[in-house]
Amino acid sequence: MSAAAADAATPALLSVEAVSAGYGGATVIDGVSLAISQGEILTVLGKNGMGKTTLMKTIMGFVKAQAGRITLAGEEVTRRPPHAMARAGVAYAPQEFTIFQDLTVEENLRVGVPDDRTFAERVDSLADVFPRMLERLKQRAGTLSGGEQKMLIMSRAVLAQPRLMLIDEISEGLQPTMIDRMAEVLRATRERNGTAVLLVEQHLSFALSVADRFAVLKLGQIVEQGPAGDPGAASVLVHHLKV
Ligand SMILES: Nc1ncnc2c1ncn2[C@@H]1O[C@H](COP(=O)(O)OP(=O)(O)OP(=O)(O)O)[C@@H](O)[C@H]1O
Repeated sequence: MSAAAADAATPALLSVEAVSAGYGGATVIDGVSLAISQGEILTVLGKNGMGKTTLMKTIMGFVKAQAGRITLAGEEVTRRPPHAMARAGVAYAPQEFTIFQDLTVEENLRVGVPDDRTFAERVDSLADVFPRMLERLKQRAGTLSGGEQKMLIMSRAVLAQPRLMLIDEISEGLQPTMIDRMAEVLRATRERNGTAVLLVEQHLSFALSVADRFAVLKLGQIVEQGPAGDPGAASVLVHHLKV
């Protein structure tokens, strides 16, 4: 079999085919199609309110698709509930702060792994990623700074060693040094575990620095796609993201 034929025979890790979804009777994302291969980072960019979060919530099962089909490694997962998506190896880092404020850092991290043994095996891997989390395992999560809370959200997703991470605007409100750190973590996680990433962003330079490909979502539809390394990508994207 030629390499091209082998590629065609291997299903994408995530495939979103003509998916529409929204709230009540309203459609917010309208016939969206995209695919992500194992270990690939795709960034979906778009201005506020274009449907980026709705797309992620539809993949994760928080919002039920009105039409279309979603597959994970060739298996249909359309309208599967979020816990089933998590068990299938999809980790979701939402835009909102979703940590348990009254629990410790360690207790928050344990939520992301199936059992104590797995936690014990994996926790030290955070030393390469976010060593500060290891120093603060016993600290109450609510006392962390905003940037540290985002680190905790990412650490929890990384510890799950997912096949696919859905990450919603992780760079929002972060200092530039922390944004660089997030980029390193995403690259390292992909290298180490072959994790694929769907990265929803408005921060253009961060998104292009980590992604292999980009897609632009405008009023619920994909209007542009391409390789993130294309010399013209940034100017095309600035055009779509300008207010
Ligand atoms: N729970 C909801 N109920 C009703 N409408 C909603 C709900 N959540 C989002 N919307 C609407 O869906 C549209 C798309 O919102 P969405 O959050 O998906 O966009 P976004 O591109 O992620 O924007 P942002 O960057 O501001 O998060 C908006 O018009 C928004 O008002």
